[in-house]
Amino acid sequence: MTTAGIVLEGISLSVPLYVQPERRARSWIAMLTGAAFDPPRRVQARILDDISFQAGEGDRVAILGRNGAGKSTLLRVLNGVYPPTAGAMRVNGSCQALLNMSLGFSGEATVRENIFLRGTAMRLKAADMRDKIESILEFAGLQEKSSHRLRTLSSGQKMRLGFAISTSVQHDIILMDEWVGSGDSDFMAKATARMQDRMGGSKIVVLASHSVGLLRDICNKGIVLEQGKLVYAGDILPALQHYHGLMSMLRMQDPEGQETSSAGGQLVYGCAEAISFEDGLVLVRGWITSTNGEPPQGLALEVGGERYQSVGLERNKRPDVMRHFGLGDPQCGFIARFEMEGITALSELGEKVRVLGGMSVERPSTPLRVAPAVTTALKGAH
Ligand SMILES: Nc1ncnc2c1ncn2[C@@H]1O[C@H](COP(=O)(O)OP(=O)(O)OP(=O)(O)O)[C@@H](O)[C@H]1O
Repeated sequence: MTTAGIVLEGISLSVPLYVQPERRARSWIAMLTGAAFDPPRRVQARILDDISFQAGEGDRVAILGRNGAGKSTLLRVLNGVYPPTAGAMRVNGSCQALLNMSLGFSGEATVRENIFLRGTAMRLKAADMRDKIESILEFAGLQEKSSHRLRTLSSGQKMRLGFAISTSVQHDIILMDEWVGSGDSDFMAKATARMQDRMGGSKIVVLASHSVGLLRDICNKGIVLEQGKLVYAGDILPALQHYHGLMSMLRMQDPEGQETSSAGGQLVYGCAEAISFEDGLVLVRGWITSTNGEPPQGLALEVGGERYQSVGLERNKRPDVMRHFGLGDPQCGFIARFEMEGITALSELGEKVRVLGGMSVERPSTPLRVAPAVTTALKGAH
């Protein structure tokens, strides 16, 4: 039996880029001449620079960094999609990458044929794939569609098929990029259970995500990337602190970027821990903070696609959360009240409830994690 392990020593990756020199034409003729005789210049861009780290059996490694820091690229290097242009890399053990759910699919082939195609891309034997076909179709809920062409499937159905094939086999190492499911709630519940099972059964997990809470819950190690360079590698708590520090430094340098990023929903995180119905209002309790430690002001509840802004946001001290995440915001706890016309009991909310947070009151857009207690309360209410 192989001992799973990952060793990266001074890995760099340079890629050719074609950059179009800026055109400053004063007339249409000059612009056309420029387009014809001013071709793009080829330059080398170093998108990963001298990365070293190790992971052994039992390690769950978080890759942290802002947009464009190089997280997905590093996962692709680990998966062998991009051979590094410098440095040495050893990956021992079978590797499953959940990076691109539609990898190896052909729109013209049938669903059944695509299962074989994807299996080949995953280096699985045809005989092994044949045994798995029925269970894959069943997991994806596509038995009826097995002989339909893939291009006739909806994007959600394709995602389900890709997920069902990718996770049909247990591997030693799982490489995962930000996994945002787009299936319906029944499929998401099944998919989450399978992911937990696969992650539990694999020897090493490497996970890139902006969801700090998720990384804190799953990972024991963390690496922080900035502009393709490794700025920290070690235990998860110091790695998260490093990431918070880096983000707040970057935001101080670029206060305008702060608004854009928070509007983009990357910098707010937290958890909705409990939900109840009291005195005609829906109450959500939990905690919320931002990567620079400033208290987010916006909270909303999304029920069946409708958004409700909070009508009262009370803050409270959460030393337990501060200790757990190494946060500097003592008032990160909250109780948010929502007035929802026509709702007289929790049972009328349904199960598709999201809690959204944001820096400004007007546009909360980042989904908070929803604790199992909330899901159970909503389910139990039916
Ligand atoms: N094949 C490529 N050719 C040129 N540049 C690339 C290529 N792949 C990635 N890049 C660049 O490398 C940088 C890192 O990209 P990457 O997708 O790894 O970032 P990331 O940290 O995963 O970002 P995000 O959080 O937004 O997903 C970006 O600036 C991107 O434009």
